[in-house]
Amino acid sequence: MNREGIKLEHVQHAFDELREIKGILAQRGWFPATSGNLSVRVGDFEPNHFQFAITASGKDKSVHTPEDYLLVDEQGKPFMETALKPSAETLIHCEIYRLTGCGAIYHVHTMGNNLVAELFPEQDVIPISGVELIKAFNIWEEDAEIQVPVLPNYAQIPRIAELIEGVLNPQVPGILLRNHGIYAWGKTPFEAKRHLEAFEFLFEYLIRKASLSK
Ligand SMILES: CSCCC(=O)C(=O)COP(=O)(O)O
Ligand SMILES: [Zn+2]
Repeated sequence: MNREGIKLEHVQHAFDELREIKGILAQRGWFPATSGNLSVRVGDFEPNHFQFAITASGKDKSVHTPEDYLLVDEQGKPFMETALKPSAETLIHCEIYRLTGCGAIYHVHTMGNNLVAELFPEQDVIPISGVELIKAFNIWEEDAEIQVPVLPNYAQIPRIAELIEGVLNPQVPGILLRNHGIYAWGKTPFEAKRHLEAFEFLFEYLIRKASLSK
């Protein structure tokens, strides 16, 4: 155990969870060209004090190496002896953990999550209704409509991070970065995966539906 009460075995468990989900999502081609990043929270949570395991920056996420993950603190600073650099997008993870207290955050770039925003060029949300998979977000009303927040893809990650609090929708565990990709989260790694898969399905549905009406 270290001074913060974090057990090494819990860190290793988080690394193992990241390795498993990384392999599954990589097989689907959801990490093209080294894109994407994944994190799992470790230990106790206070909004201004927490740690999480995250993918190292710039790695090919379709291969496993002994140097793929590191532990960082609530500011995104390494919280272990390591030469690895955390994901360039770590501050987005920090802000989502701080605001939601969630347990895992997954970010992928896909054709679907890039194209879907093109259907709504003037809007800062993607509206979705009439699809059974909305229930994956634990929304059970028959005619539910959800609105997925969309943020601009600024080059400076802190500029994106500071916008998150203003757009978070408590019903919707995700944020889309326009022309970039989706961030999805959940209380557990299992829930984060379910949410990510639901977003990807729903975006694909909107794209194919739009092409039907042409
Ligand atoms: C080549 S992808 C550009 C960076 C990005 O959007 C991403 O998701 C991967 O960045 P990381 O630093 O986490 O590898
Ligand atoms: Zn990205």
